[in-house]
Amino acid sequence: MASSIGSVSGKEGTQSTALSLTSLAFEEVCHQLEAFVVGKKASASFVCGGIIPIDTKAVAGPTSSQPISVSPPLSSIRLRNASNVEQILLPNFNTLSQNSLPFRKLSAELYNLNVYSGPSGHFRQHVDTPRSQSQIGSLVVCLPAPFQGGNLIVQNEGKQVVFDWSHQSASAIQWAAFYSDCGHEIETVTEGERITLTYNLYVTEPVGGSIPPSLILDPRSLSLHSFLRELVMEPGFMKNGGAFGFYYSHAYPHTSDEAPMLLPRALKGADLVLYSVFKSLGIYINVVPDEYEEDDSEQSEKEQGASEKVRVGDKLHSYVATDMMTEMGEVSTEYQSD
Ligand SMILES: O=C(O)CCC(=O)C(=O)O
Ligand SMILES: [Fe+2]
Repeated sequence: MASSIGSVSGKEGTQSTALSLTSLAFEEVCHQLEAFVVGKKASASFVCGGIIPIDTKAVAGPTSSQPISVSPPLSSIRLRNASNVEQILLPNFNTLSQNSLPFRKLSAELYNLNVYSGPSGHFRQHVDTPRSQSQIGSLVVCLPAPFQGGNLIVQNEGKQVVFDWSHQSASAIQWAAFYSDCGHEIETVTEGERITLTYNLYVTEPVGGSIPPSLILDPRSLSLHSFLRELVMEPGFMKNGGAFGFYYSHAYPHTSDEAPMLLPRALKGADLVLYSVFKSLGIYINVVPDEYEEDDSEQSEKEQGASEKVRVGDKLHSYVATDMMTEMGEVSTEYQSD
């Protein structure tokens, strides 16, 4: 898990803004900022999925001695869907000259073959264990075999997406990909066999080639960008410098000292939006782990469900200098307009 610190030094703005920030209390600014962040999150995707009809003529009949084959073969399914999954789960943001976020690609590694059989096969709500710091999600590919029930339900921060693959289970390959910190479950398979392959999705840096421009988003097109730009241009805004701190919206498997270096490339959804916007504005941003301390008190156990023990979210908190900030010295990068 992580939090990020964006730090700005004061600079007299040259442009008048409709929003008179000097008259706003800092708290109010935080509220507005929070609304933008939450707004982004509302549209941020945490899951995607699709369907690949199979060529039924290519499936061998019951009398054939040929092994059953599907078209297209599984290896190409992975490739054909990789760019869709990448765009949704791993968008690349152009952070211009401030870019320290390398362009990223997804790679998938086969992890498991699962068979859930009727009348009672199911998998209770769980979160997949990340296998490495670069794992950002899971991909589930449902193979063609008839079954009833067995919905896959993926959840993230109170939202859920249901994949009902039963209707086309005999005639299509269906898939879903989601971030690693999403809870998910498989409802009871009432009939037939539900067969899936699960892949771990990792972030990699492309070797050689570059990402096509169409796959790169410009953070300057986001409303958060113009809001923040006006904010930092306002004369007198944080004249003596200062810092914004955000808890991240997703959980990340990072606790090591290398987290500030490794974390940016694994950022997801709203966290990535925030990071890219700060970056593109030339605001110093530091990503640091927010170490979770377990509270064993009975009171706390009663009040918190197991899934709520981890502090992840969009709440704004007062700024507290951490050891890491102290070690790094005072950080202040002057804001530069473009
Ligand atoms: O089969 C599925 O739909 C998902 C399986 C799963 O969640 C897992 O293997 O962790
Ligand atoms: Fe799972």
